[in-house]
Amino acid sequence: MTPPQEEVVAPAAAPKRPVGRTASTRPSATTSSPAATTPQRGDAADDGAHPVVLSISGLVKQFGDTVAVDGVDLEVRRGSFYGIVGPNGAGKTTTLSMVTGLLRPDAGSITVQGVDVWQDPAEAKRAIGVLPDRLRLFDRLTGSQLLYYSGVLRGLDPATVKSRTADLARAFGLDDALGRLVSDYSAGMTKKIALAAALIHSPRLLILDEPFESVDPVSAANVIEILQRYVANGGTVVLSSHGMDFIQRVCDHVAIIVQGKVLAAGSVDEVRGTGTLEERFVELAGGRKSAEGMEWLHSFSD
Ligand SMILES: Nc1ncnc2c1ncn2[C@@H]1O[C@H](COP(=O)(O)OP(=O)(O)OP(=O)(O)O)[C@@H](O)[C@H]1O
Repeated sequence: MTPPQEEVVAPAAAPKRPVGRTASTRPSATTSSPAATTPQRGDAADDGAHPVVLSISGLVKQFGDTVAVDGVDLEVRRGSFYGIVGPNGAGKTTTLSMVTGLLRPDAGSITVQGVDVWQDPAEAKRAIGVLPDRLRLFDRLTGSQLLYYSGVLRGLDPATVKSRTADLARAFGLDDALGRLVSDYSAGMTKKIALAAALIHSPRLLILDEPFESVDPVSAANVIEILQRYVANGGTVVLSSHGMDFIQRVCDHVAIIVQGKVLAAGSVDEVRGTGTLEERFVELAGGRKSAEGMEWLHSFSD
């Protein structure tokens, strides 16, 4: 992917209010392809216990001749663990970059808790914690300095930042690394410190682009448990991933994006139907490619 073009930093944190987990997220009722046969849940749009936290409508983004995002509609309700999947180049990162205010859409609208991300970015971003795909961190800071900066920038007082930093470092297994420069971290450690920075202000909505890439299985399990508890207490997670097993196991809702369009969206069970999510994904993404014509690879250069 290509790095986002525009960046804005949110100034303050939203208070956390514990609310029970829902199974009633209603993603886009209309999808932008004939392949969108997935039934949608019929829960009311004004479900008071689980209001819509994120609403995406008619989102479009084009880069030259490439239509990266082609009319995406999605709704995510409070307490959802929402997975976004799609083949390489499908438009996931472009969509999430527009949702988080990092990339300006060509058309469409995005609201977070009813606030338009592009009309009132500062207000919308108070509610969002972001793990961007291409990490742009201040990596000449130590881990501890980065978390301090992230927390104070979000309006937390230093004592709160200090205590949350200790909690996050313990949870992510970064205690021993906090005093080292982030530029010296491994890929997985960098991902984890960036995730910690996204969490520190206890946002209402977490947008995580491929959060488990390069993260070891034990750390991933810890992070998943943290996210599950966050969701169980009223937080909302939207993440992109290529891990179908993970999405099927952990997420309650999923959208499959192919060539910039949502081809299926709904609860994981609705989308996968009678097969696995991976089978549904392969079906919608156009099936496997043939390895024929690659015989030269077995000729070996020596
Ligand atoms: N800044 C940019 N300039 C030109 N083309 C871009 C830019 N950003 C993304 N694209 C193109 O838009 C399309 C969607 O890219 P995007 O990064 O959103 O896909 P993705 O679903 O996140 O892919 P992956 O799973 O590989 O990360 C691709 O064709 C990509 O080349």
